[in-house]
Amino acid sequence: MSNHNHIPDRDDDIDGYTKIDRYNPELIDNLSAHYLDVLKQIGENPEREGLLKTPERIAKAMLYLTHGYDLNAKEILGSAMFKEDYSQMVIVKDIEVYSMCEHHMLPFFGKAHIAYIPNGYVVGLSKIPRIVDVFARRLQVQERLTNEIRDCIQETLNPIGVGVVIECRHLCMSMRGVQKQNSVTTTSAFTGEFLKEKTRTEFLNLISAKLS
Ligand SMILES: Nc1nc2c(ncn2[C@@H]2O[C@H](COP(=O)(O)OP(=O)(O)OP(=O)(O)O)[C@@H](O)[C@H]2O)c(=O)[nH]1
Ligand SMILES: [Zn+2]
Repeated sequence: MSNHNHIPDRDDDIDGYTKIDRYNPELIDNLSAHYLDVLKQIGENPEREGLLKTPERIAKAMLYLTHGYDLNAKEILGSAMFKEDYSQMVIVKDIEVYSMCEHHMLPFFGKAHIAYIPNGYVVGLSKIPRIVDVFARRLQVQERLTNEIRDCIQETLNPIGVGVVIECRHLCMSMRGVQKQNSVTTTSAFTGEFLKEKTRTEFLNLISAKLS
């Protein structure tokens, strides 16, 4: 498949970048067998009607939720770089993030705000949310997710600077464990010009500004 604009609407649907191997039937069968066992071990009856297809559904969902392992962020970003004489800050904000913490395999989710200052090249705007997904759709900690996005943009586009801010709620902190329902974790990572206070302040002001 080569339609890069296609958004998968099912777990086993393949977008233009995901390797078809990820959803191969043998892997789905293997994973399903493990999840069948998990259902038994947690005290469920996998034979009851509502659970008959559940092991396979979980297998497909997990493969989807971790499909970032099959994607190459630098390749995606590098596939849409355009020479352009624009030297102000470019910001893509409020990008939805869905990831899973590597400690509990529970979701964390929220928003990413990403900026860069071009150095002769701009990148196709959609590629920025795409690389967020490449790194988010795997087992993560929020700090590493933030740094990986920053490094990918810096190393591929070579801009004058990159700024990344991510704000997320972690289900492992709300539905279990410390059970704090409203805490939000903010992480940030910067390079180049964004290490200077003036640029960083402009970025932070622009991402907190509301569209009227
Ligand atoms: N730094 C960081 N920590 C995370 C992230 N996601 C989850 N954690 C934390 O990982 C830690 C794992 O700590 P442990 O003490 O080994 O695990 P636990 O016994 O389940 O801890 P509690 O969650 O406090 O019940 C917890 O403090 C989680 O809040 C993340 O993205 N970044
Ligand atoms: Zn966790």
